[in-house]
Amino acid sequence: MSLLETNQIVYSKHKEEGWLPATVESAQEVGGDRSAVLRLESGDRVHLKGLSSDDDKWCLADQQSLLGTDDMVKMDALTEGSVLHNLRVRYRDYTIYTAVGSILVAVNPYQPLPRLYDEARMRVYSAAATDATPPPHPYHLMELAYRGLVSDRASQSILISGESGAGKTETTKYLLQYLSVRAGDGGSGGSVGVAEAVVQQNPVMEAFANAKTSRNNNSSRFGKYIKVELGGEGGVCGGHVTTYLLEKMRVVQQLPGERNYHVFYQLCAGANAAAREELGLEGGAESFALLTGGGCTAIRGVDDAAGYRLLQKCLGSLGLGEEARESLVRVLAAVLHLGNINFDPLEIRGQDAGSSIAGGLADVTLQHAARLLGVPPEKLVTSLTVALIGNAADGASGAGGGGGGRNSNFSVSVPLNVEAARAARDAVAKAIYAAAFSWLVGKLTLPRCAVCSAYGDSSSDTQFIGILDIFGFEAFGTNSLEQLLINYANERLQQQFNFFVFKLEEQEFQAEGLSAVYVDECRVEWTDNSEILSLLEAKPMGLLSLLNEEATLKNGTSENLVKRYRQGFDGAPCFCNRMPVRGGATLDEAIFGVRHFAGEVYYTVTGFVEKNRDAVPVALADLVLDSSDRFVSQIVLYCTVLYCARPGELWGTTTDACRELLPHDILFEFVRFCAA
Ligand SMILES: Nc1ncnc2c1ncn2[C@@H]1O[C@H](COP(=O)(O)OP(=O)(O)OP(=O)(O)O)[C@@H](O)[C@H]1O
Repeated sequence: MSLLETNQIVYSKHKEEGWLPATVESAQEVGGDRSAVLRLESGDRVHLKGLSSDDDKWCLADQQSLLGTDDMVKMDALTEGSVLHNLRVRYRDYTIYTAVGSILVAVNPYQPLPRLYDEARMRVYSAAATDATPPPHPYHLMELAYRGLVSDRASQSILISGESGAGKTETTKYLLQYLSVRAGDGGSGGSVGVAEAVVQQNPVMEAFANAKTSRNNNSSRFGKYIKVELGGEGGVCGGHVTTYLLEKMRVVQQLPGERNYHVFYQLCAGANAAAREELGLEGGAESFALLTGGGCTAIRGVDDAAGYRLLQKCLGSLGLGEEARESLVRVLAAVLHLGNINFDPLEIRGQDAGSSIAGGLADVTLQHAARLLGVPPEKLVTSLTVALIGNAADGASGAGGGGGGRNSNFSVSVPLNVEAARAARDAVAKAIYAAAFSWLVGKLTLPRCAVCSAYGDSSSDTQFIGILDIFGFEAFGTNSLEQLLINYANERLQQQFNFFVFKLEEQEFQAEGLSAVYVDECRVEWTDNSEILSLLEAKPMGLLSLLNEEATLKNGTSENLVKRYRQGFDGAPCFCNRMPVRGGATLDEAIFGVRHFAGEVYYTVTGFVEKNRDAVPVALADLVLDSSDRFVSQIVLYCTVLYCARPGELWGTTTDACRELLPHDILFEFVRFCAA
């Protein structure tokens, strides 16, 4: 039998279009050498030579995919060409949602689509008969989750996955919007409902934790897991939002074309004249080093001043009083001024003697930073330019106290050179911002159901619907530790997906004597990513373990780390040790690659160890804890700086935070959702 048959419809690989339908015009086999001529719809011909059965130049075309089917489980030939062409055909009519059984695939339209998310559309899904299959839509997904919860009294989770800019956060909003209406979540006594409150939190969360990246003007730089708790009658009774892994580095560094967090630009554009004067913002966003690193302060079509007004309104309606809001913006302005502090090298009698603040004690930006942080300027100067080393510097600040009061045994003051002083400045700016964000998230906590609060989530009377919206897989021109952790999280999610969609199925098939998973007699191919995960998380010899270990070594460096990677993983199937060649030039020694499930990514190891330590110099941590501004000391005490001031506990924080990303209850509920 010939490999291809004349007049057969197949998909032909295309450089720009991915896959295009084509008719086999002729196919032949001469002396074991197979060739074919395919005719595309445009009339162009593709000549294929030396064909084999696992050829990547063509693939089988499913008949239904040629016209577009709403559920790809119905396809006989579930090939890459069929899947992609099916999505393309539907997208031509702006049909952006397609089902694959209980999975919903969304194609980002990058434009508002009329009547796709209105109340009439909601009614279609809430009124649909149990055995009906209405068009694929996030509302349908939520309806299934809701019905599953009500009928089985079982919690449900929806996992949203996709690369940066794919539309995860937008989809989360539609899911919540539907649940809010469906579960009659109207709140009580004039208060907003839980799902509605989550929607109202969005502008706040987005202002503080979203930013313009090269992929997405409003990219979430954190992960969130939203739990909406429902009582016996299926009505919303509480909720909870957990956030993960805010990208702190962005506060002090942005890639070309990217911005810092929206809130800074909103504040600069939206604060009134009196506030601008009080906060020292008269020069606007352009006057701050932390806001201009990416060379971009405005986003076309985005009104930052309007964003600021909306933010203030949302903060107010979520219960944050005027005083708290003012304190919050003072902290933001303080971070901006901290970022403008510069250092000069200091020499005493021709000898390197550390660094000094450019402009000295009278420097306006130093004065602003000190005033807004509620610390004496001269102490800020000392803490930025001198490090304390010794027992006293290694201990933690007294918990619950306002800092100070250390039981010092001994400490030595070491002057910091310009580079180290900049690092100290950046560390405290990041820590203060992260502390403000964590504090804010804590403040925005939703009303919790009394039963869930009292008994955790194990109560049999109350179930929840969980929505996990995390950062998508990332592969930029330059990738750092943030990308490695984000991609690690996505590998873990992919593993869950593989396990419950394919592996369990495969075990069942094997028990029945079949060697692979088949859908309607069509063999389903899938790639197991456990080797990649083992490369990342194996103990003691995984990429993350070695990173944690290197960070605990006094002389640990990122240069040393990459050497250990190269030696330790040479020849490992998912590790790229070779120098990849791009445009003829070999890449830097500091780069290593990982073959992720979604593709190969090269990481620049520079700064890995420092980022993982994430240490704030003790003197600076103490200083802000001692702030005369109650709000500053409160938020700092609340979380990050206090935590960061304990080197022994700190190491490994970043990776541990990532590991926490998938607490068991999410996985457990995701399993149940997939299995249902
Ligand atoms: N269903 C949709 N309809 C219209 N526009 C959409 C839709 N989904 C996404 N978009 C557009 O795409 C942009 C990016 O979407 P979104 O922020 O949800 O991506 P994401 O996957 O969450 O990205 P990241 O991982 O970077 O946070 C949105 O700002 C919006 O303009």
